[in-house]
Amino acid sequence: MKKIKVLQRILDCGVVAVLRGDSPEQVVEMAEQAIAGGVKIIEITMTVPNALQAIERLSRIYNPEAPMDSERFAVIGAGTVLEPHTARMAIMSGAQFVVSPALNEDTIKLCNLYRIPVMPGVVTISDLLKGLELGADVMKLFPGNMFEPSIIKTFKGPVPQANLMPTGGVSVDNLGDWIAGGAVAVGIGSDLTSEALKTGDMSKIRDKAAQYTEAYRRAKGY
Ligand SMILES: O=C(O)C(=O)C[C@H](O)[C@H](O)COP(=O)(O)O
Repeated sequence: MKKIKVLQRILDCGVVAVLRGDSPEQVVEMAEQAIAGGVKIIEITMTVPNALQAIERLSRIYNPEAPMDSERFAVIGAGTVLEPHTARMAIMSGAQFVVSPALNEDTIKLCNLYRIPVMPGVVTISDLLKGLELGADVMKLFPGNMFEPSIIKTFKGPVPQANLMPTGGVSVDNLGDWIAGGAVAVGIGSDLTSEALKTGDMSKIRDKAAQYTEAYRRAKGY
């Protein structure tokens, strides 16, 4: 799928599930629950043992080109990508986008070579400018919980062309503040999955995802 279309779908959906677990089977189940709850942009983190198997499996089940309201629609990507070798393997396994906790120049270049949207982690204006120079379209503001949502406006003062996706500490309660503050999307991790992992009841991810879907709709005024 063309890079511009993948990016458009990520931005249209606006909520990215950052999934961390103990096995590919577990994160596939987490992803299925998140998707059933309406969170259809799925980031499988590379800290999951054999994470690429989960990307392969999910890429066979879901279609990023399906209509956005269809059950088959979801966009599967890779997270916690620290260097270009992992990025390449994730792309070969079917990852439609790559997310990194930091800004690694070679990872961005590799993703650009294959025309895969890449979202490097940024903390400072210098990181942000470097990311833009290297051609990253969306920057992950990480750790988002180091900041208040007003940081987006502060960053966009001198760099209005920046697209920022806060990740880390995002919750159902503060999602609206981030979106109102100018974030183009948000990444959600532990808050989506912690209850399910604690209780073993994976359907709690679907319920939580539905809350995020609703909070995002409200924030956008849909
Ligand atoms: O590995 C990455 O690239 C990350 O995205 C780091 C964190 O797992 C997310 O930032 C989720 O943070 P929480 O929502 O606070 O759990």
